[in-house]
Amino acid sequence: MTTPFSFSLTATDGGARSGVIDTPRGQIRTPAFMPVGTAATVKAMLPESVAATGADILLGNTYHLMLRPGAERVARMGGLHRFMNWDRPILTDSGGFQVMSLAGLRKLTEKGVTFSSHVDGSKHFLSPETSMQIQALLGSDIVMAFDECPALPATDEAVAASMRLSMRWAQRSRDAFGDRPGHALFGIMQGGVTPDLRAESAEALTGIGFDGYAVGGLAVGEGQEAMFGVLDYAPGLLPVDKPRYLMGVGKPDDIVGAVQRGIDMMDCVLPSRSGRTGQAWTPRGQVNIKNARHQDDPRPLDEDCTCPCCTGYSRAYLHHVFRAKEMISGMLLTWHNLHYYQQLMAGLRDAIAAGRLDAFVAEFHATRAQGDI
Ligand SMILES: CNc1nc2c(CC[C@H]3O[C@@H](OC)[C@@H]4OC(C)(C)O[C@@H]43)c3nc(N)[nH]c(=O)c3cc2[nH]1
Ligand SMILES: [Zn+2]
Repeated sequence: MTTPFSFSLTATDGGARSGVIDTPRGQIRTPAFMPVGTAATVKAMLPESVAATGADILLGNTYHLMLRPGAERVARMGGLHRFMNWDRPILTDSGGFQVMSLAGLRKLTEKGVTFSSHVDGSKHFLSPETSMQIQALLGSDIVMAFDECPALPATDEAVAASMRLSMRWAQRSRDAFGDRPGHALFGIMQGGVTPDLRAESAEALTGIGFDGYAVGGLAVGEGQEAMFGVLDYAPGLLPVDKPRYLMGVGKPDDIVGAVQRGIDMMDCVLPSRSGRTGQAWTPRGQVNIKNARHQDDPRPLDEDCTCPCCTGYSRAYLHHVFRAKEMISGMLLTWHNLHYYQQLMAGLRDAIAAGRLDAFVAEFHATRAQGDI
């Protein structure tokens, strides 16, 4: 008997919640940060290293994997978990967002999107039905509905039309997903930064019924103030007993603000992508390790960090291997950044459980204000 997918809230503190998502492949402690493993790998990390940072779940993607190596091939290899040697939960995005941001030559109709691959120019078609098929072939535990995320700036009419298309696609995603015990289907709220459209989207999704709800259409260049403006009311429009997933977020202070506003799950390429470029995230803010000031600095990135980068290496060494373009540079900084993000999530979870989130957030901002020493 597989564990059914379930979410239980353990504590609330203001608008914030802490909880646990139970899945057949293990528990996800919320608020959760999900490292991004776009092409079946969290870049520069072994799966066991990702697990060692404290990640309970990682992200995969329909768009990238359908193009290369192909969803059927992944299925023949035993599914994405086996293929990438990660036996914990995986959430896959549905592909629509990536088609609009990566693919060339696209044609969008009510039916779906035809596009040419950014890998080899081959022709492909994505729709709610094909996206559900691909995510089933991949075997992900949490499946995202197929949606359209409008590019900004967009007129209210364009945002409304796009949201309504996404709601029709949400119903088709639900119908095509069928009944898959132990697997979850999340709907994605759209509606830009317009309260009436966000409310219409929330009502449509709740009426269809999903195992979790994402707040989509944000972190697309609107800026933190506008994003928080939506998060001040949008999560509250969603069912209180289901996980709320804010897609594509974000910087540490975005994450803290989103958790304060009732978000339970987030994903972002930032810690891994910036790690590869020499940007380290610490409680005191960002450190660009390629800056000459680190050349003779024997101290670790962060004296209080227990990750392999900070317990084994000096800033001088990290500066050197980045300058020398050595592969270990991206490995160490990615590990540190993912470790720091998971430490931040653990701190948020503990603070909510102890009813001292405000104090935690005040300390978070005060430490960053000191800047890097
Ligand atoms: C960065 N800002 C941002 N990302 C968004 C995403 C994609 C999130 C996925 O895209 C990648 O991040 C760019 C990540 O790596 C994979 C594995 C592809 O999954 C993550 C969205 N996805 C869908 N379906 N709908 C949305 O409204 C939406 C909004 C977003 N805003
Ligand atoms: Zn560290």
